[in-house]
Amino acid sequence: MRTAYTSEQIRTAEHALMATVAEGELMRRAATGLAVVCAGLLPGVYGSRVALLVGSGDNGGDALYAGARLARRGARVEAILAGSRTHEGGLAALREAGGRTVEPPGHEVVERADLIVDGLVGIGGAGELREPYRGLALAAERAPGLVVAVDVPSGVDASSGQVAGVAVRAQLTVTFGACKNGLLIDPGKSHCGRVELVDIGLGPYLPDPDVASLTDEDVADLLPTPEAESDKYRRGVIGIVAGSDRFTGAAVLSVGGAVRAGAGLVRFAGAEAAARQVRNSWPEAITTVLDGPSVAEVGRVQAWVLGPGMGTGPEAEALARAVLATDVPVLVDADGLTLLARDRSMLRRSAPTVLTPHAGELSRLLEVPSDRIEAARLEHVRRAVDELGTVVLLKGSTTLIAEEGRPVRVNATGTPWLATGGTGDVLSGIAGTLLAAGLSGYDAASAAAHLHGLAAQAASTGKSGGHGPIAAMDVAQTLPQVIRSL
Ligand SMILES: NC(=O)C1=CN([C@@H]2O[C@H](COP(=O)(O)OP(=O)(O)OC[C@H]3O[C@@H](n4cnc5c(N)ncnc54)[C@H](O)[C@@H]3O)[C@@H](O)[C@H]2O)[C@@H](O)CC1
Ligand SMILES: [K+]
Repeated sequence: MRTAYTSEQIRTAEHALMATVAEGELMRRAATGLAVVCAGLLPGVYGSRVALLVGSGDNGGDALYAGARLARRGARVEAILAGSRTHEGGLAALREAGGRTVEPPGHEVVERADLIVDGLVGIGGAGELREPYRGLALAAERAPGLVVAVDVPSGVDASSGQVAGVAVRAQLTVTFGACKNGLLIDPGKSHCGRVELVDIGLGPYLPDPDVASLTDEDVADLLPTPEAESDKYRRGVIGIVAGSDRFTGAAVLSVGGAVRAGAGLVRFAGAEAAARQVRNSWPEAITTVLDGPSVAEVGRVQAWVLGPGMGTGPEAEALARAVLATDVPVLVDADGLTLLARDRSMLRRSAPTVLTPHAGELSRLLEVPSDRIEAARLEHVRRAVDELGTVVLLKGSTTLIAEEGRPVRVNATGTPWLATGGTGDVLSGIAGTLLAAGLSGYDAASAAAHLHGLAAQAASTGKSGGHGPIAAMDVAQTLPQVIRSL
């Protein structure tokens, strides 16, 4: 499990650790780690040009001490002192090592640097970057040199990943003590480049994480493996209500996700045209053509998937009510979410419910514009859990999975090639399968997102390591291979 924390949590842990070590020791550890990483990025330290963007706080102090180390190894280090004040110890160390200081704006220094070290703000940053920081962040983005962010790219909110205005775009972020939420969640994540963690001894002082991310090993541990005495019922029977006479593809893809994720049995229920397509594509599934708003004739299932392509008319609504009235876990996706947005009282039920919206669907459920959700994903996935009382998986550039009282899980797998029609339907089938197998909604949703992303990565990667387009069905078809190699 990878873990991440808010700025507040990091500060509290740092205070506790600081009380046990000599003054300045933590900054020494941080700056040493930073200097080692920076040196490793340069073809040679001696003679290389390094620009330090130095803010008024300790983030600037880290940059100055690291710059002093590089200067002692022969780098030509120039520090742009952008803050109203400057870390005194760091400044003295840099000067003593032969580094030069420059008054802002200093853009020409940024322009000619091989390496730009962003020490404007770290976990103490709040709100939009002010001048001259903002201009320096933009100059760094235009400049040809490599950009290394100290602790957090300046302008990225460390606790949430939100970016108000401009933020530094780094190729590498060197973070201290523990990972911050903002390095894992977009838009912040997309500003970080690669993230390297420098250990400063914070581990024993860290609380329960605010955010966590499953690894392959975690997911392998969560996945059920059939035993000798398992039959299809024990492995999990999933019911899928999806598709319509007009839309049949979503049904085929959702069933495909379930079949290929290892469901013991898939029972599909829907309109005639959708059932026919499902039978043609997946003879493994048992199909029932529904002629009314009841799922009683479908047979026992251990979990339902409700929604992909089912439509939003009165018949679909009645069917959604029938599925949600059952006493087994239900995963609601796509059209099912649109129906729920019209009448949230359908969520009052005894068994667990998992919702899998993208920002647009969540926007209808919460009545918040979807661009605000995209900009503040962590805040809104939590709000959704609060207001709706379910497990919520918010899809998007970073998929988040939230449940009351647990760390928000950030999905760490996937590829931009996954942003294509029908992949969400496949995800619903995978997550529903894991729900039917007995995983909690939180675990089922997070493990499904992980597998879905891995399958997409594998499907889009060629033998020579290049990447290319995928179709949703490729994701489903690649699942067994991905599960085998976990
Ligand atoms: N506390 C510790 O024990 C350690 C802290 N370390 C470093 O210290 C950093 C935190 O230092 P600080 O608490 O001094 O805070 P920061 O250096 O992150 O930033 C605070 C300063 O930035 C200014 N500022 C905040 N938002 C701004 C904005 N939007 N535009 C312009 N200026 C803005 C504030 O007025 C304040 O002067 C960490 O990120 C890390 O780099 C490391 O040295 C490791 C040890
Ligand atoms: K920074």
